[in-house]
Amino acid sequence: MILELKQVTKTYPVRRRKKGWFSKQDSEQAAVKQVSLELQRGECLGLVGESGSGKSTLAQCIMRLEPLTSGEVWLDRQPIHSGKVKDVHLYKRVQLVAQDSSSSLHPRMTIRDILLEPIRNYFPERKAQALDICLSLLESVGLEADSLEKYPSQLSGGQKQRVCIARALAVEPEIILFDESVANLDAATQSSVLDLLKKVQIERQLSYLFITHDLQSTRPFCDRIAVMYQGEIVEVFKDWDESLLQHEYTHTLFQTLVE
Ligand SMILES: Nc1ncnc2c1ncn2[C@@H]1O[C@H](COP(=O)(O)OP(=O)(O)OP(=O)(O)O)[C@@H](O)[C@H]1O
Repeated sequence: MILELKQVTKTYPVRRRKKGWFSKQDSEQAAVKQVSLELQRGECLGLVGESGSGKSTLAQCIMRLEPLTSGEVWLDRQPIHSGKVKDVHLYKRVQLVAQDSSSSLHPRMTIRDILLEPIRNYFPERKAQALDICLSLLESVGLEADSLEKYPSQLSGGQKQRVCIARALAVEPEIILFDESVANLDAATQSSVLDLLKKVQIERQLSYLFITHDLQSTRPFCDRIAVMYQGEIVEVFKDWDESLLQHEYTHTLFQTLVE
């Protein structure tokens, strides 16, 4: 196993207004409750749940963008929740592509510079081949070579999202967390990007956590599915046989499948 979540809980304070004044924190809301989950090396694990079920919070906790309230996150038998592993080492091994990742593209950097940055940082010895690597990354996410000289503002939302996927691949991480990363792409592009991600995953033995509200999109792509409901993992399954499933919410999700 490459990534293990042990009893991960994340709560947020809830502040209530009291007669014109904001009171001090008087309660807490658990976005993620006691989640235990394992990601195997080379596996694509789908994490499916309705909006607000805690999927993004879980990804943020893995990336240490949010501190855990309790629980542990282990990467390859090393605890990463405690901060002993430096960010730069964590990000070399685990990358997150979020739905709004494109807002993280620097507006004054060309796509070439955006893709060169991780190559320079993590693989300085590849300086001579860096441009070729950028071109092959662009090709792999279905973008034209002339995108290299463009700025993010000159690309569509879907094209920017593909640049974010290429930037994550440039790091050559072991794990990529995709948080609704392809949700904004049109159906044809979505399917070609997923095909590419599958190919890269198999070639490089990558592990993916594929977060989505859309069970259908996980079917051809994921090896196992974890179902999240109101902050908890309520079911993990591999076989698409509804009769084997236990939780009512999973059955509701199955109603959305198109044969
Ligand atoms: N920074 C925050 N402060 C307070 N509450 C938060 C914060 N971030 C998330 N939450 C709450 O935690 C719960 C889970 O949110 P989260 O974004 O993880 O859900 P999600 O399953 O990813 O939803 P979506 O699919 O809509 O992105 C929600 O009730 C949300 O309002």
